[in-house]
Amino acid sequence: MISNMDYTQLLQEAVEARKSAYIPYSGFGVGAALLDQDGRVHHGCNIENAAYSPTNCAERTAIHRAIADGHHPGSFKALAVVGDTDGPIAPCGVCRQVMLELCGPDMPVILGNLRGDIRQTTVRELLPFAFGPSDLDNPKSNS
Ligand SMILES: O=c1ccn([C@H]2C[C@H](O)[C@@H](CO)O2)c(=O)[nH]1
Ligand SMILES: [Zn+2]
Repeated sequence: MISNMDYTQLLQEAVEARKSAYIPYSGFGVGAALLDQDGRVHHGCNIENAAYSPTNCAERTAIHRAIADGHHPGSFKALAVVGDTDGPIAPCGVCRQVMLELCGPDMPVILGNLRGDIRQTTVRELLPFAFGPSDLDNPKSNS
């Protein structure tokens, strides 16, 4: 766990990351900041596409970027996400599934907006009754 002060700083990093959003279609920018075990922060923004479905959310950009840079799944300390929403932003279902896979159920997730509203939650709370890696532990049971 990290302190509330650190969470505020991580949200600020997400606000900074949001500035890189490529959003010609929705005009809706999102920023994410992923804290690793060394105290370093990995930025992510949403990156849209004319074909729509290839769009990458800010959360997945940050997580996949950190994994590609050599950080291990399950080693992350917290993820902050920010958008220009009325209340704290709610991550999409795809990102919740990716958070479970690569960050684990207990990682804190800090959700915010540009007005300073904050909600602290966890991956487990965002994706209850989830299908995850442990469900594939016994492949013989299906044959
Ligand atoms: O938590 C969220 C919610 C939405 N988006 C992006 C996807 C798309 O580019 C735009 C509108 O859905 O916002 C994110 O990046 N993260
Ligand atoms: Zn998403």
